[in-house]
Amino acid sequence: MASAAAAAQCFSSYSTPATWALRQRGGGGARVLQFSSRRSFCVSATAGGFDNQNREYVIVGGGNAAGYAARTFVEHGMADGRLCIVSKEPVPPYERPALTKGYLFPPEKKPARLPGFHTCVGSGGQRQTAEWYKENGIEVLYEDPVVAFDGKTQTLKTSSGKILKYGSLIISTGCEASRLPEKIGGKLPGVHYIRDVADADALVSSLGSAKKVLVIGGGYIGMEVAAAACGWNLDTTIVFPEDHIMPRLFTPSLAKKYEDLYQQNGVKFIKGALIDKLEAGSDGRVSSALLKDGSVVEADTVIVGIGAKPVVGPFEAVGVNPKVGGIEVDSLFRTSVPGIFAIGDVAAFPLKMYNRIARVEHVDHARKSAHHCVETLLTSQTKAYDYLPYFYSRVFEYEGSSRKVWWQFYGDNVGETVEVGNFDPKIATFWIDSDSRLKGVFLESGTSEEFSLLPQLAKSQPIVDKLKLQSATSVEDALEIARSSLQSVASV
Ligand SMILES: Cc1cc2nc3c(=O)[nH]c(=O)nc-3n(C[C@H](O)[C@H](O)[C@H](O)COP(=O)(O)OP(=O)(O)OC[C@H]3O[C@@H](n4cnc5c(N)ncnc54)[C@H](O)[C@@H]3O)c2cc1C
Ligand SMILES: NC(=O)c1ccc[n+]([C@@H]2O[C@H](COP(=O)([O-])OP(=O)(O)OC[C@H]3O[C@@H](n4cnc5c(N)ncnc54)[C@H](O)[C@@H]3O)[C@@H](O)[C@H]2O)c1
Ligand SMILES: O=C1O[C@H]([C@@H](O)CO)C(O)=C1O
Repeated sequence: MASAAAAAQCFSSYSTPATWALRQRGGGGARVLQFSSRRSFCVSATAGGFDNQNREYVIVGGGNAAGYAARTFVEHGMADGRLCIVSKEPVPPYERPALTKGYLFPPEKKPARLPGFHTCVGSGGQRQTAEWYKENGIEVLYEDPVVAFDGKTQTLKTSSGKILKYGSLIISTGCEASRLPEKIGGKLPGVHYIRDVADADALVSSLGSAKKVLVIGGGYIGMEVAAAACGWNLDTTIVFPEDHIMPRLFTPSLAKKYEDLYQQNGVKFIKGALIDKLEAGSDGRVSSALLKDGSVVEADTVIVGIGAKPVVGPFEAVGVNPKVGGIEVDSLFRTSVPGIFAIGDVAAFPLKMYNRIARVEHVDHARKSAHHCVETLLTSQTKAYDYLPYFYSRVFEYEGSSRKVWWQFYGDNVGETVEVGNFDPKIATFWIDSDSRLKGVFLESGTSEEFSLLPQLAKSQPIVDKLKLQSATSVEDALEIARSSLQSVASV
């Protein structure tokens, strides 16, 4: 280890490795080297640590994408003494999805805890603990978020006052939870948001003494946290403005099936409703929610899951996409500023197969964008990122649950739908456009072989016989009909 760390190197900050001028210098001692020109950047480091302001590669944000990016740096032998991760959190990158799944199991049902789910275990990779970063010569600055950025001088300032000069910069600041305004009770004790481990710990602590739980928002967080509350046998209500849950993805009919299942587990729904105010009891803790229609819902614990916003600050000057928010990048994750990249939730990237700019707030993209970006940075790869959207959720997974729920979706949820099955135990939904092309496919409780068919279908978008699909007698039958339509693509 630390061979690179023992040397000083010069390289072009704006170029890809093909044009790098990497120079080893003798002496091995720590020296701060001069910048020879605007375009070249020098770093000096000693074995065991970085000793000056200069960093060759800096990743800002220590979340899901950062963990996978670090792995790719290591795979290329380019991490040791060269890579610095600046993190707001006190722990190394972890698989954020666990926070509303295994993390929220009640204490007697073996909840997931760190270091169990550090990246990259969620995709079957190595568990990268704090030790792993040390062993691989990666500097991680914990609990020291970047607060200022100067693109001209290529410097970052952290909250503790550190000034870091970077050669190449990867922005992976992710999203933050949208909040209810303080003036309507959005900050009362007992009101929770969930984005990081500290948030999840606070929620677990509230669930331990909760009696009535109110979940605000019927999206991913709402569905996952409401199901988790069932595991604690808590009186649980979900309130949201739309007429069905998961409006971003589910059709009304698919949503109804999940709503029925939640109701069988005792969850109550209040649809088409907005919060007017969260009220505090005499102890100052949240005690109820007043809805816009004047009705009142009692609750001692409130979880707000009303969406997330990309964290672009302090990098606004790099270029924010006006439509979808986030830092705009090209198909190689390069921003408009040479040497600066953005990945994960915060990146507004060309979603090639649908010819639109998108931000994807799901972990599969965080992992793949990180890998693709670092490959681009470290090799001569120029292949455009060609992402197939993939979302999933798992709920009611805790031991003793009467029914585990596990669904996956691939593609685009556009066009008309055909739906088959009703938790028997499977459900499948197919999205088909006006040219009879299969655009998106959803499957609940498939086998691994069935799940593996979904990306093939969504990627190749075969022409399907809608009437035949509608006449399918089971989910298995429908999947076979869809599978056979792949031959039409193969034969074109
Ligand atoms: C509770 C929860 C459950 C989820 N479950 C699923 C799921 O089941 N399936 C799925 O596909 N997706 C899921 N997601 C979404 C998935 O976790 C995200 O898409 C993924 O984490 C994005 O990775 P990222 O690195 O872009 O952002 P993040 O993982 O959010 O990491 C960003 C990091 O940057 C840090 N940061 C922000 N600003 C600064 C700064 N100025 N300086 C330094 N650090 C900074 C943040 O503190 C954070 O650590 C879930 C998200 C949440 C919140
Ligand atoms: N399985 C997964 O992929 C998964 C799981 C958890 C979280 N996440 C990610 O975490 C982030 C946050 O998730 P989320 O569930 O908060 O977002 P979401 O966008 O999935 O759902 C937000 C929900 O809140 C509702 N809403 C919006 N404004 C509201 C308001 N003022 N009052 C009441 N309801 C309101 C929306 O209509 C929607 O139903 C997202 O990026 C999401 O992708 C993903
Ligand atoms: O992708 C994921 O990673 C975590 C967990 O599998 C890590 O062990 C989780 O719950 C996911 O859905």
